[in-house]
Amino acid sequence: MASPAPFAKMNGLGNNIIVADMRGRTDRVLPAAAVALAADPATGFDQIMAIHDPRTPGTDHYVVILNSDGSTAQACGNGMRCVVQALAAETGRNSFTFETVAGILNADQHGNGLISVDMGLPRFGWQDIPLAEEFRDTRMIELQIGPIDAPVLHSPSVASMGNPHAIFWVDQDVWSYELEKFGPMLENHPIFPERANITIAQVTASDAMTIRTWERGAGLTGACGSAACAAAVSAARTRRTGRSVAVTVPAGGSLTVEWRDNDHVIMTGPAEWEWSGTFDPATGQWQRDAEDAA
Ligand SMILES: N[C@H](CCC[C@H](N)C(=O)O)C(=O)O
Repeated sequence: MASPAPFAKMNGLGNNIIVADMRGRTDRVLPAAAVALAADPATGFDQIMAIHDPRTPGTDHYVVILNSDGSTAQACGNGMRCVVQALAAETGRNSFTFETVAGILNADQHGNGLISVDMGLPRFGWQDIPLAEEFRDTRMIELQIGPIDAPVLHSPSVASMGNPHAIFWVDQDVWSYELEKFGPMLENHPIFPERANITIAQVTASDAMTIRTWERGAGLTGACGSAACAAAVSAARTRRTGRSVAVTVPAGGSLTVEWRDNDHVIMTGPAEWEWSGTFDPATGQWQRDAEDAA
């Protein structure tokens, strides 16, 4: 059995996150451990953010992101805020540079406790997302759900925030759509060779929208930061909103997404610590710390 690693159960606006402290170790959180932790109601999570020692000079940490099905994700905005909150509480620092499989990013905790993550540059090319084939528009007119002459969902915007996203624009309340039914079909549609995060979005003002997301590898979640960013940039790009948008997420509350003139997407929101423990990164066997156990 591997030696236990500390973890914190946290959430980013209702996105259930485990922050695992893998610093000073050479092992990884194995997919089997993620699946075991996800299956246990006490530790059920959407993403594990594993903090490793830095790989590149000038960065503070290398962060590996795992979904609840054990797959790896390139980006997780809400999880990054949790990582910042945990490290800020430990070190008193409020500014960090991380490396993920998708690249290097900066994040800051503000005086009011909110955290901003620079999610980098969005990409819209079909190979970047990736899609299985080229598409002509800013939307994928080929993809629809429901009857051909009266589709329930159709013509999504597609974008990469490091990870693949499709955003379906809807006029009605986002809760009136059966995302739990359509989500798995769309996530695994052959047009998405690496699967995709599926979002339905209702624009409610030139600076506001409400979203629900079916996450690749995690299913319905209380919030998805990278989806909020993908939806915000896609809305601005198609002139549905301006470049600064408050995105309301299913768990309630909202993220602020700002698409700056330098093309960087800055996402700002809260992160919350719940409890801490230790776990075996190979098996997922875990124990809650005594100090805060009930
Ligand atoms: N919850 C995350 C997204 C996880 C991404 C993941 N589901 C994938 O791309 O596979 C967020 O806040 O951005």
